[in-house]
Amino acid sequence: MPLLHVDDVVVQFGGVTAVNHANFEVEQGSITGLIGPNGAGKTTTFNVVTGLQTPTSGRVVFDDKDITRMPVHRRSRRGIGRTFQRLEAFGSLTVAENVRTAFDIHDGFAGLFRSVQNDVDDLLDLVGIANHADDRADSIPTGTARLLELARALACDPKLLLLDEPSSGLDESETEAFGELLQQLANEGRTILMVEHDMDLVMNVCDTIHVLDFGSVIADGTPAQVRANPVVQKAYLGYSDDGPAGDDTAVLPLVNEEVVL
Ligand SMILES: Nc1ncnc2c1ncn2[C@@H]1O[C@H](COP(=O)(O)OP(=O)(O)OP(=O)(O)O)[C@@H](O)[C@H]1O
Repeated sequence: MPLLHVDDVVVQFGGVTAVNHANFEVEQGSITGLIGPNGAGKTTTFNVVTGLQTPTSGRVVFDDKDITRMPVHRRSRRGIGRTFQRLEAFGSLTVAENVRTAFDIHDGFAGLFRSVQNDVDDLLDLVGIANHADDRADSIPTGTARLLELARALACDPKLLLLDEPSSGLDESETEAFGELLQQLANEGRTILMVEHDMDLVMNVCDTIHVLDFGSVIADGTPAQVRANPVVQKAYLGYSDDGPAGDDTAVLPLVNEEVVL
């Protein structure tokens, strides 16, 4: 049984069809990539899953329950967490205070009766930014701020974590460490759905990838299957190069070791 099922979802903005009968599933404990060219509908799909966007039609089923009409805060309580493309931390609070605030909001009334200091410290350690605990959030580098966003999302103990372009602003070694952290989270039982343009990261950490183009899922599969799929190549590059049979390195050509998107 998948943890998430996006079932025939359509989102229209006036004459623009942002999501067009999208169908895909996310397996429990997996790292799943949602990729596609600019404007393919990835962020709109995230908004449908988290409740920021009501679909024109279709359903979202999470943990065996239809959540299509459920408000955002109830989805969060049921275990859906998210980070945003744009950084959302409170700039005038310290890094630790930002995480503490996330715990406080999640815990609500029950939080009045427990200290979250150890949990905050543990989370900052987990994502590797404990040395920035007392820095103001508006003074930290972008890469650190991305990790702070992740820590704030984890403070709500999500079963399903949606990450929107999490590696943006990270350098190569930070991205590599981030990939290892995602694998650690998945090994501990979190399920991760990620929109990401860094194809090295996607190909290295995802178990499954769904490819969106013009709002529709045009391919699903393992990283190797997706790389080898001529339909995906055509969507990204405008042409398909089948290459030698069985040679999955012949597709999604690399320029300066990055896939051309
Ligand atoms: N609120 C809106 N009103 C009108 N059109 C919108 C709105 N939000 C998104 N769109 C359009 O819907 C389409 C899908 O946008 P979306 O942001 O979901 O794509 P994306 O795959 O996340 O793109 P990117 O990779 O550039 O972030 C685009 O054509 C976009 O212009």
